[in-house]
Amino acid sequence: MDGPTGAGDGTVARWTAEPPPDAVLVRRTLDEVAPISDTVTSYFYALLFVRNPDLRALFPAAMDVQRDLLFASLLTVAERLDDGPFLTGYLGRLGRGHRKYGVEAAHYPAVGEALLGALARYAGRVWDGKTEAAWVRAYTTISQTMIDAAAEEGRNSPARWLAEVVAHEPRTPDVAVLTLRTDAPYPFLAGQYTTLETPWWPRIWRHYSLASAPRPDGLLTLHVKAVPAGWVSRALVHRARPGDVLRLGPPAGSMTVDHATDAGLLCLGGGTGIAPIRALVEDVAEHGDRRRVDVFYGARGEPDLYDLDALLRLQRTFPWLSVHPVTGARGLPAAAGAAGPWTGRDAYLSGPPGMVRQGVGVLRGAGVSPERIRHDLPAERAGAEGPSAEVGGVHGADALDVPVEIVAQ
Ligand SMILES: NC(=O)C1=CN([C@@H]2O[C@H](COP(=O)(O)OP(=O)(O)OC[C@H]3O[C@@H](n4cnc5c(N)ncnc54)[C@H](O)[C@@H]3O)[C@@H](O)[C@H]2O)C=CC1
Repeated sequence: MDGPTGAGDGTVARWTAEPPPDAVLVRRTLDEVAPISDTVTSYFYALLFVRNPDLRALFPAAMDVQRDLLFASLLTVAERLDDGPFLTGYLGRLGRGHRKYGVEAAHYPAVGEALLGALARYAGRVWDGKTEAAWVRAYTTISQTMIDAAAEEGRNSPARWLAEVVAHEPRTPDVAVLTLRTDAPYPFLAGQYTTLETPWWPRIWRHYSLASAPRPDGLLTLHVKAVPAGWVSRALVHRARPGDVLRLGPPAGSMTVDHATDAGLLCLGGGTGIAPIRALVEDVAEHGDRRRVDVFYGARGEPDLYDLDALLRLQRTFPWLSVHPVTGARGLPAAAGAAGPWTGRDAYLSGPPGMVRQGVGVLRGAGVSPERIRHDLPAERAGAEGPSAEVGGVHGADALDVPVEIVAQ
């Protein structure tokens, strides 16, 4: 088969020709090493650090998650090696994301050499001159795309910001609200998230949503829940105090309000997932819009609805806002669906992955168009068929975001 196919019903045609040889060779190498990916990535890092000891300081002390991310990211890129627009977008985001780690253009050749060294050793059965040449070309494209995107962003934006904790407010035994003051203006849109590193866990970065719209005083707010094995979240909730200084990467995420439409908003926030929803509500208020906004706020029990008072205050101020608290372990999507239909709304979901996954299905059943549903999980974790307006992820591991970005807590 050597041409595009289409269902003849307006669906997008897919090119089913054989992919170019480089993509075939790269995928074949990865198929060969997939069963021993742990061994290959360990060897890769060993080579990298033995040959370039100075690079070790860019990576976290514990490398276990890092190993999985590296291989997952290679697979993702290899799968789409013949999809230029995807690679440009994805790798560009990745290159920009690396700036905060202190990664520089000069580091990329060393990584490429270690990668090829590890593949040559463990993909021996399929490794030959042509395969090596294909990998050199692929890695050159990958690294140059990342380097270019980082350089372009570097012309206008710092790689990272220092953020002093100016208030630390415990809201439940596990949840704290932190207010931060950055050393330079932090340009973000309501609904976006930041990536942060604490002084207690160097080089461990986590994502947190910004819990208020941009404020005239420039302060930022985060909602953090301490989870049992969460080093960073436990430190932020139980240890951080005013005066402590964190580091932030640039804002990211596309779960933002579309001000070009006057469609109403339907928002589902589960647990600390309410943080970006609160920012979206403030954003609508600041634009003076009169769009209907319904917020379904779910938590396990009433004491866990730690931000309800603030939302109810907003509801008293703004007649277009309705806040619907929902308690119980899993009831949030069903409660929102039962209050539908929600035809014509822009929907926003934020919270545990299971809630988002279930919520997407429920909202589609309640009349929300799939392209109007935005959430903070990568498409593969959302598990929804069909498109979602949000790509990339807030609180999921981003397979391509190396050195390390893992589940926020
Ligand atoms: N801190 C932040 O800035 C943000 C956090 N998040 C994510 O939000 C989550 C918050 O966790 P917790 O506060 O412990 O929430 P949680 O586990 O207590 O759940 C909150 C509510 O969501 C619903 N829910 C949970 N799991 C569900 C499921 N499988 N099916 C249907 N409904 C379900 C329930 O109504 C539940 O009461 C974390 O996964 C976090 O990564 C998301 C965005 C921002």
